Amino acid sequence: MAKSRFEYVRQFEAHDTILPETYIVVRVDGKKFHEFSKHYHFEKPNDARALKLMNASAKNVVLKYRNDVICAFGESDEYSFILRKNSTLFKRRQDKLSTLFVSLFTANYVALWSKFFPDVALDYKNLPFFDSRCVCYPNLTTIKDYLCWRFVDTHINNLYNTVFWQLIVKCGLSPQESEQKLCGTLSADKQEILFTECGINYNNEPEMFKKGSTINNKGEISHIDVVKQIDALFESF
Ligand SMILES: Nc1nc2c(ncn2[C@@H]2O[C@H](COP(=O)(O)OP(=O)(O)OP(=O)(O)O)[C@@H](O)[C@H]2O)c(=O)[nH]1
Ligand SMILES: [Mg+2]
Repeated sequence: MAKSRFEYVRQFEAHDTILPETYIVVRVDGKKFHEFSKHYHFEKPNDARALKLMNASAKNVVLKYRNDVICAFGESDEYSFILRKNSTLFKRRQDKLSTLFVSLFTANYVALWSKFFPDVALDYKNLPFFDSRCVCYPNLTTIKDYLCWRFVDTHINNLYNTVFWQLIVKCGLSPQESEQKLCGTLSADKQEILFTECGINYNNEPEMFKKGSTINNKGEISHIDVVKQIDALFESF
């Protein structure tokens, strides 16, 4: 860059560097996907096309940075990318990590849209965009707990959403009635309501809906029980 008398303003640029030897999570999350999913008529509560599009976009991000990524986990409109603790990607600069991951993810989401929604055109007034953050976890216990947290969250949300929508679709309840019926119920109660009142065995629901999606650093997508497999996921990290 040419020298000029204005160059001193570069001193005002601050860069946050993430602590060395800590696991980094870059989590991207769809902006206002409540509205976005309505606009494009996503199926409720889960749209397999939309989830597969998220997975395909995340897979390309993982493959691009495969030497630094341990694995990625996604559900709904979010994806978490977990980086090795000794990663020096972008000199561990928080702004670079966060912005490059989210823009690569978004670019893939837009580029791959037509593959998963061949009959639905993206319109420029309703484009998908995502926020992103970096969080650092100081040791193996906390990074494992992070991943388990996202997995358990997937299960809790999916069970609730599945019963909530089936009570509306199959039993003709209003959204308010469905919400009231589920108020204060435990996981087992919800599964029972789903079985006896809607004729659906939760165990037979698609694995991707129940367990979210995990991508290893070879880009392989699976729908595993993250809590049960947590040690295996981090075995060589
Ligand atoms: N119908 C349908 N909606 C989905 C699906 N996946 C995600 N969504 C919607 O996306 C929302 C994601 O939740 P949030 O990220 O908390 O909400 P948001 O509207 O994106 O809001 P911000 O993230 O705060 O911008 C869900 O509440 C759903 O409304 C899907 O497969 N089908
Ligand atoms: Mg969102």
